[in-house]
Amino acid sequence: MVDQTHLLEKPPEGASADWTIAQGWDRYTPEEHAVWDTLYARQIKLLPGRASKAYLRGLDALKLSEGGIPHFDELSERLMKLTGWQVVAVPGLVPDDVFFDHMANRRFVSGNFIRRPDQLDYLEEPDVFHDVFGHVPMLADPVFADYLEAYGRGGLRALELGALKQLSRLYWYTVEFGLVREDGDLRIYGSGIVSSSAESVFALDDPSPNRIGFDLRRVMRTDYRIDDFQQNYFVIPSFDELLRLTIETDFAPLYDEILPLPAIPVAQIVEGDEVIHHGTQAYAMRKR
Ligand SMILES: C[C@H](O)[C@H](O)[C@H]1CNc2nc(N)[nH]c(=O)c2N1
Ligand SMILES: N[C@@H](Cc1ccccc1)C(=O)O
Ligand SMILES: [Fe+2]
Repeated sequence: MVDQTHLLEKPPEGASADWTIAQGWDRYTPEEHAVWDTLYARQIKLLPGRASKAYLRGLDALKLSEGGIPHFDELSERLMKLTGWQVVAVPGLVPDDVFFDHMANRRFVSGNFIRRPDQLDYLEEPDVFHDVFGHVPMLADPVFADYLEAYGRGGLRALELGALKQLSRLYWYTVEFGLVREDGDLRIYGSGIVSSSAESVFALDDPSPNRIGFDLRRVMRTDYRIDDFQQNYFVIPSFDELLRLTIETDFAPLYDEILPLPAIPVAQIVEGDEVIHHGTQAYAMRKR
């Protein structure tokens, strides 16, 4: 879960031209593996009944439950068989074009470092727990796998069209913080939610945030916050529908239409919204 904050301009010492580095699995300490295990144990208790079936299936198929930080080569081998995706290590945030290019080629970039034991609940840069536990299970789903590849190509195009911000909002409100309707109930699938114990509960159960039916144009106009729980979640009807909608729509005219329009402030309900839950915003407005 990221924004354009800590970006470097060229690959750091020791990284390849495409910004990838060795995972360095042998260098993880027992304490670092234990951080993974702690986070894993916490989430695995919360996710049944909250996470989407596609996510839970992926988690199972990839055998992330074996204990310790996963070895990217083993993970990639399983993933490759399922959907043709791989996981490659990067030193942290990489430039947008690099990020999109890897994605368009079915390579998911992941941080190789893990948060410290005093950062279990929150950190700003995507670590291996966020990237692998949060993102990779969805990549085992054939439909979502296609969506992310298409998103990578769309990202390269958005850069040319000057619409990075608009397309990034789509990523934020689907890949990072998306909800999906399943058998009539809401489920989480966004990586920022499924990798966070507090937000896994908040996103579904708390009266504070808005929960709004997904609308492409609306989402691409909506600001988001990167420093705390979301004030809006957007609900897709299904992954098939998300893929269909994004792949069949030519975004160029859409960008032309929305680029001149003002952004919709975080938490604002607008005309045309399918309001599933009108949030109280009590959490966002609390005194601190
Ligand atoms: C979607 C948007 O381009 C975003 O800021 C990118 C930039 N670089 C990144 N780099 C890494 N490693 N991980 C990410 O999620 C992103 N996100
Ligand atoms: N259809 C989009 C590309 C895209 C597909 C899927 C997700 C995001 C973007 C475009 O024309 O740019
Ligand atoms: Fe992420």
